[in-house]
Amino acid sequence: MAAPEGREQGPGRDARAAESQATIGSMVPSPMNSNREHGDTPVIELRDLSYHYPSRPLAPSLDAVNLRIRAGETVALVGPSGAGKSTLFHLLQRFDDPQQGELLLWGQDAREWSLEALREQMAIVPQDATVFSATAADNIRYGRPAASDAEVRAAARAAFADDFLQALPQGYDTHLGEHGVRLSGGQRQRIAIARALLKNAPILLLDEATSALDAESERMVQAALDATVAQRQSPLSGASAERGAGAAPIERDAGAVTGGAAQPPRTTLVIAHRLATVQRADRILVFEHGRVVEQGTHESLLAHGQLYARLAALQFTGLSPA
Ligand SMILES: Nc1ncnc2c1ncn2[C@@H]1O[C@H](COP(=O)(O)OP(=O)(O)OP(=O)(O)O)[C@@H](O)[C@H]1O
Repeated sequence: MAAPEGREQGPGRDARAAESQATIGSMVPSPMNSNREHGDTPVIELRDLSYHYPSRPLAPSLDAVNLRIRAGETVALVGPSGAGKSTLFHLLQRFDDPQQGELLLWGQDAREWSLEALREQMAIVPQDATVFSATAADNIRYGRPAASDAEVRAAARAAFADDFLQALPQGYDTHLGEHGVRLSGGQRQRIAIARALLKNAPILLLDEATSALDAESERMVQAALDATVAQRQSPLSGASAERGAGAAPIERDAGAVTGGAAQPPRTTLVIAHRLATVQRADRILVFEHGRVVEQGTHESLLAHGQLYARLAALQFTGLSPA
């Protein structure tokens, strides 16, 4: 089973109990089949969902949230610190289950999915990416163990990691991690992006780094994230025209990265800190105190003149669009 990278490892007690009763993987609807059968079924749906962490029973981190995210949407999550953005990622990966309401994936309650099948549908790029004690190639291949060397290289190129990996003492065979070469934060994040691109899952969860990266790394990570967000569909699915202007590097390599398999449109959720990301998003959800208090595009939310407009003035000042 793919071990997702997150703040906590493993499901909570409720999630484990649910998993033991869960539908077996083969009975779980595949995203492609579900979309075909139920054209407008949201990929992700929250119905009156409330959640508190076990240690804080009186403080809901998500409070009666209703949300529908369609296949192929790119949705930016913004809001003050502690507003509940990461908690949504926590529940999507089923580290725990909500105490009230429902979380549905392709119309099916998340509790009915096997953990393995559910996590197969998601690729995660966390803020603080993990590098395993393994070769650089195997660190990327972790995203899809059956991937060929050429696919690993293509993913690395798309994530702007190829140059620095080639420059390592043994190139892609260089051992990384605890007993190997240590990478910078920006390099680690590009490895995580390459891993996620290689996995090419229908749902992509990105947490943009807030920590300071050196200028070159920052530029590379931003370019890699932009390419990732822009890669909405595999080239084989015939929607290349929908991809954004920043898609060029990934378009060049996407066929090799995906192994040529046709994929459903990718749905991307990104905890956003950059102006370029929110401008590119189809929809921005503004979180405050565990609720979605505003949603819309960058322009519509600025015009609304409420929390988003205040956050934008503070958070995005000085950052220029890609
Ligand atoms: N592991 C945890 N145990 C207990 N409470 C938590 C835990 N993680 C988050 N919280 C609390 O849940 C609330 C929502 O936090 P969350 O991390 O989802 O916010 P966020 O919007 O992602 O903030 P940030 O932008 O700072 O990451 C906060 O009150 C936070 O203190």
